[in-house]
Amino acid sequence: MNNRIKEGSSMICAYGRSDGSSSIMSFDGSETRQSTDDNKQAHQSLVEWLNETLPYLKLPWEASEEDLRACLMDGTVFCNLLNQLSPGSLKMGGSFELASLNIERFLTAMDEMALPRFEASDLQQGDMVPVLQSLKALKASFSDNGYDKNTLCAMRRWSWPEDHSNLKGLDSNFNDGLQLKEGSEINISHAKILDLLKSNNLQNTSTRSLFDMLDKLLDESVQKMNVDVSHAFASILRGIVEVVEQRISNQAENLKNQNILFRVREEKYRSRIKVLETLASGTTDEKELVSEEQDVLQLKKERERRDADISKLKQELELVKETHEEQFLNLESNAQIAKIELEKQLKDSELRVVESTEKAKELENLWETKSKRWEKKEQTYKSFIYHQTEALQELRATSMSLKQEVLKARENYYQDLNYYGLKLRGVVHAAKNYQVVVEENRKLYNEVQELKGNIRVYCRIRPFLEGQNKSETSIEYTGENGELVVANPLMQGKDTHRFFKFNKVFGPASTQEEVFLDTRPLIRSILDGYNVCIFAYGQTGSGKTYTMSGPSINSEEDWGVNYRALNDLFHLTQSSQNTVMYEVGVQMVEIYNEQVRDLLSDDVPDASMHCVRSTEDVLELMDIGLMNRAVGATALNAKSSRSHSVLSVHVRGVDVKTDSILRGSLHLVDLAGSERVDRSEVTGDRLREAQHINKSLSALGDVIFALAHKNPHVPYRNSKLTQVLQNSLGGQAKTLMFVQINPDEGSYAETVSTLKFAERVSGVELGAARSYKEGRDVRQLMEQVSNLKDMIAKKDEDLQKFQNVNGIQKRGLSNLRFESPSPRRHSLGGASPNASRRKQGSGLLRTTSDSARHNESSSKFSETDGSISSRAMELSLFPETSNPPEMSEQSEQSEKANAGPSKSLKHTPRPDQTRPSRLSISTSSSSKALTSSKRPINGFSSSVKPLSRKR
Ligand SMILES: Nc1ncnc2c1ncn2[C@@H]1O[C@H](COP(=O)(O)OP(=O)(O)OP(=O)(O)O)[C@@H](O)[C@H]1O
Repeated sequence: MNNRIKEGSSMICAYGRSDGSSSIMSFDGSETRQSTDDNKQAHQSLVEWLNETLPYLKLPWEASEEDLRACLMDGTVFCNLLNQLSPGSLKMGGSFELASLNIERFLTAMDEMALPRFEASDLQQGDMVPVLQSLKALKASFSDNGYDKNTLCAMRRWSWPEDHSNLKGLDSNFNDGLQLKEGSEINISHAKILDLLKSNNLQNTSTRSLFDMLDKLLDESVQKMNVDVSHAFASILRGIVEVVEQRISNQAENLKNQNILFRVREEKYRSRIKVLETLASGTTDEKELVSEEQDVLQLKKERERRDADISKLKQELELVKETHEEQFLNLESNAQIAKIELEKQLKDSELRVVESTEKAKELENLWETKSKRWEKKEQTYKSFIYHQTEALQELRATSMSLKQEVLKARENYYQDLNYYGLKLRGVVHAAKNYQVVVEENRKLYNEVQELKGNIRVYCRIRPFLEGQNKSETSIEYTGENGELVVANPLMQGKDTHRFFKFNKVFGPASTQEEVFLDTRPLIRSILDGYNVCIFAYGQTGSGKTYTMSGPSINSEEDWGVNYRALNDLFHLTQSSQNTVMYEVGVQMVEIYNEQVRDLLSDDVPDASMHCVRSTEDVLELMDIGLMNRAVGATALNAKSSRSHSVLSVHVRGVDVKTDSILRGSLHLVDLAGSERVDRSEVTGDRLREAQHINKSLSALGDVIFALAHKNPHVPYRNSKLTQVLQNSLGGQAKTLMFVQINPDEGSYAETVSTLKFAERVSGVELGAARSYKEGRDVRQLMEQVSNLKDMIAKKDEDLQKFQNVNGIQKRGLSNLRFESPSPRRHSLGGASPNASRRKQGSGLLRTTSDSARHNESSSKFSETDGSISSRAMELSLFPETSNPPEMSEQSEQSEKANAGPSKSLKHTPRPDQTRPSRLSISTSSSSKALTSSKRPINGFSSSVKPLSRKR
C-alpha cells in the first residue's frame, strides 16, 4: 500500500484544488506546500467559485482568509451554498437563526456527503485552512465530475470520494474478488467501495459514512454468505478499521496537542496574572504621598470653591425658579385669558360653522335647483341644437339647390346681358340722336326767341347772409330749365305756392363765373353790331350790385357782369384786330331822384364818354364811378344804393377790307331797390328817394306792359330810367333782366311781386334784334343828309334869332321864366339839393355859377332828346351816326304820345338854344351832327375826357 497515510503524522488533510492537485498540511501549522503560487491560485479559484455560485456575495478577487471568515461566520453562506448546489438539500430556518446551528447543519451535510469537515472554532478564531479545505472539497465534488446536481443530490449519501489513491493498498485482494464476482448484484457495492478505495478519498469520507457503508456490507455479506466475497470484505473492513483507528488516534493526538496548547496558554496567563498582581500591589514612594496630600488639599479647596459656586448657583437657581414661577403664573393667567378667548372664538367659529353649514345647505339646495335648471336647459339646448342641426341640414340642402338656381340664373343673366347689351347699343345710338335733336330743338327755340326778340329773364337767388336762419326760406323748388316755386311758410293752403318760369334760375350756390357764362353770348353780339341791355331788378339787398359789379374789384373771381363783360370785349377786339378795328367808349351815369348825373366827370355838362383801351382803364373808370355813386343808408341795407346806375359801353368797328362800319352798345343797369316805401321806414329825403325810385320802376313796368300788349304808344318819357332804356327795351335790342330774389321768408311778399314783374317782362316781345352795319354808299348818303341837316339847322337858327329879336319886347316877362331852370331841364346833373350835398361830400362840389352852367348844359341835353339820353350819348361819341329810322319815328311818336302825363319831360325851347350842342346832334340839331360826322373815325368828340376821379 504505497499511498497509505503515514503513521505518526499528526493530522493530515487534503487541501483540494480545483485542478485535482493537493497539498499536505500538518495540523500544528507546519506547511509542506508544493508551491505558494498554487495555493494563491487555489484560493482565488475558490473565491471565484463562491462568487459564481452565490453572486450576491460579491467577494473581492483577492479576498483574504479573514474576509472569508467574516463572510462565512454566521453559517448562512454555507447553507445557501449547499442549497444552491443541491436545491432542497437543507431546510433553512428564519433569517435570525443561530450561526452555530447553520454551521452544524452544513457540517452534518458535509459528513453525509463524506466530504471533509472543519470545526466551528476554526471558523470563529482558529485557522481557516480546514474551512477552506472543506469548501474546496465541496467545490471539487460539484464541479469536476460533471455530475448533474439532482443526481448528486440523490447520490450524496452514497457518493464516495473519487480519489482513493491513499487506499490503493487495500485493493489487491479486493480487485481479485471483484473480478471473480463480476456480474453478481453484490459486485456493484464492491465496485463502488473499490472505486472509493482507489480514489484515495477514504480519508475524506466521514466516519459515520464509513460505518454506514460497513453496516451495509455486513448486512449484504450476512445475506449472501459468500466465501469469495468475505476476503474482499475483510480487506475492506481492514482498510476501514485502519482508517477509523487512524482517525481516532489522530483525534486523540489532536486532543493531546490541544491539551498541551491549553496548558501552555494557561501558564502564560498565570504568569501574566502574577505580573499584574505584583504591579497592583507594588510599594509607593513617600514623595508620592506628599504630592498626593497636596493634591488632596487642592482638591478640597476646589471642592470648597465648587461648593460655593454650587450655593451661588443654587441661589441663582432659586431666583430663576422664582422668576420662572412668576412667568409661569403670568403665562398661566395669560393662558387662562387666551383659553377664554379661544373658547369664545371656538364658540364663534362653532356658530360660524353652524351658519356655514346652513349656508352650505342653502347653497346645496340652490345648487340642486340650479343644476336641475341647468339640466332642463341642457335638455332644451340639446333639443334646440338637434333642431338647429336639422334646420342646418335643410338649409344646406336648400343652399345647394339655391346655388344651382343661382348658377342657372347667372347663365340666364349673362344671356340676358348679352341680349340687352345689343339692345342697349341701339338705345345709345338712339339717345345720341335724341341729344342731337334736343340740342337742335333748344337752338331752334332760342332762335325763335331771338327772332321774337323776347326779353330774357334770368332769376338769381341770393344765399342766406350770416346770422340769417337758413330753414326759414321761401324758395321751395328751383328747376334746371328755369322753373321756380316759391311758398309762404307762414301760410298754409293751395295758394301759398307760386310757380314761375324764366329762361334760367341761378340758385344760391351759383358763382359769378357761372352767371356770366350764360350772359357772354349776348355780350359778344355787341361786336356784331347789336345793342344789348342788361339790367338787374329786385328789392334792396337782393344782390343786384353783387351780380352787376361784384363784391369787390380786387379779386377776379368776385367780378360781376360789368367787369367780366368789358374784359371779354377787350380780349375779343384785340384778337380780331387784323380784320376789324374797334373803338370802345364808356359812359357811366346814375339816375338819382329823377336826375341823370355823370359819374365819371363833373366838369362836362353832358354824360362824358371815355375812351378805354384795356381792362385796367375800365377798372379805374368804374372805381371812380362807384365811388361817386349815391349811396344812402336805409333800415334794410346799410349800403343801399338809392339810385339807378347805368354803365354804357359803345363799340364802333371798321372793317379793314370793306370799310364798312358796325356799331354796338351795351347798357348795364343796376336798378335801385324795388321795395315798397313803407317797408323802408324812411322819411324826409330818404322818403323822397324811395318815391322817385318807385315812380321810375312803375314807369318801367308801364313801358313793359305797353310793349307786352303791343300798344301803339309806349310811355318811355314817364321817367328818366325808361328814357335811358328806351333803345334797349324797344329798339330791337337784345335785353336781359336779372331778377334778384331774397330767399328769407320775411321777404316773401316782395319776392312774389318782383317775380310777377319779371314774369311780365319775360313775356315782352321786342321784335327781332338788328345789327347796325353801314356800307360805304350808305355812309356817303348819310353824310349828304347830315350836311343838308346842318344847312337846315343853320337856317333854323337864323330864323330863331330873327324871331327872338322881333318878339323880345312882347315876351319881356317870359324871359324871367327862362332864367329860372325848370326841374325837368336839370335832369342831367341838375343842381338838386342832393347833388349839392354829394358835391360837398365827394369832391364833386360845384360853385353856384358852375351849377348854373351845368344846369344849362343838362337842360340842353334834355331839350335835344327827351326820349333817350343813351342814344344821345352814343352819338356824342360817334357823331357821324344818325338815328336809325325806326328809332326817330318812335321818338317822334313818343313825344307826341307823351303830351299828357309826361309833359314835365318835354322840351320847352329856350332862346339860347340856338347854340350848337353835342346833345342836340341826336335829334333836332342834325346840322351839328353832320358837321361832326366829318371828323376822322378814330377821333372821339370833345366830350371824351381823360380819366379823373371826383375827389
Ligand atoms: N350771390 C351772392 N353771394 C354772396 N353774397 C351775396 C350774393 N348776392 C348778394 N350778396 C350779398 O348781399 C348783400 C346785399 O347785396 P347787394 O348790395 O348786391 O344788394 P342790392 O340788391 O344791390 O341792394 P341795393 O338795392 O340796396 O343796392 C351784400 O352784402 C352782398 O355781398
